[in-house]
Amino acid sequence: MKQSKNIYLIGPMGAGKTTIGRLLAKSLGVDFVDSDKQIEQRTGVTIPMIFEYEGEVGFRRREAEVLAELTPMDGIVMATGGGSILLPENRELIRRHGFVVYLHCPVEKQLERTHKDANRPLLNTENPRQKLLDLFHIREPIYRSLADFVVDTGQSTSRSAVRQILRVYHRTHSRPGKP
Ligand SMILES: Nc1ncnc2c1ncn2[C@@H]1O[C@H](COP(=O)(O)OP(=O)(O)O)[C@@H](O)[C@H]1O
Ligand SMILES: O=C(O)C1=C[C@@H](OP(=O)(O)O)[C@@H](O)[C@H](O)C1
Ligand SMILES: [Mg+2]
Repeated sequence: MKQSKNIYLIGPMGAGKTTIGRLLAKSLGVDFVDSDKQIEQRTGVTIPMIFEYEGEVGFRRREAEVLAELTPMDGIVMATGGGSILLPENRELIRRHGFVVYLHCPVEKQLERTHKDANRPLLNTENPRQKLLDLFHIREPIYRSLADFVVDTGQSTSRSAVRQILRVYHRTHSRPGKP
């Protein structure tokens, strides 16, 4: 049985990582960390501004720093950014230190949930649907390969997703940080 200190939520933009992560941490009574929020707090600027000034490469470097720095915290729930799994060092870290939940979500739902939000620079394009499809093809096999558990958030409410995660998590763990 894998004993993990942290819970990592992975999956594409709009799958609900931030929303479900916050609820899940509250249910467990542990700290919640949102990777994007951390980056914004540390830099004092928005995610789109980081993409504009440092490019995606700069953003990925900052994302990797946050993951590496916060992982030693015992027993947190972390909502990662959708592309955090692209760097091998992040994949290694997530696998080694966490119970990993992949929030799966169909592209149409992702679009519905993200279209009003200008805070995702990768979707600031003429054809966000095609962009999400392209990202899905590259990233979906990686999400699956890392996941201890998969939840389809396209069909379920945030609360139902949290219940499903807690059921599986409690079957295999005492609580985050307490092996
Ligand atoms: N079943 C659901 N699960 C998670 N989020 C949902 C759900 N239904 C609607 N949403 C909404 O989708 C939007 C995007 O969610 P967010 O948590 O920011 O996703 P992510 O962090 O994966 O990009 C939020 O406004 C959230 O309230
Ligand atoms: O998929 C991606 O590459 C990204 C997802 C975003 O986070 P969410 O998945 O929380 O939207 C954010 O990290 C950034 O805009 C890049
Ligand atoms: Mg998020």
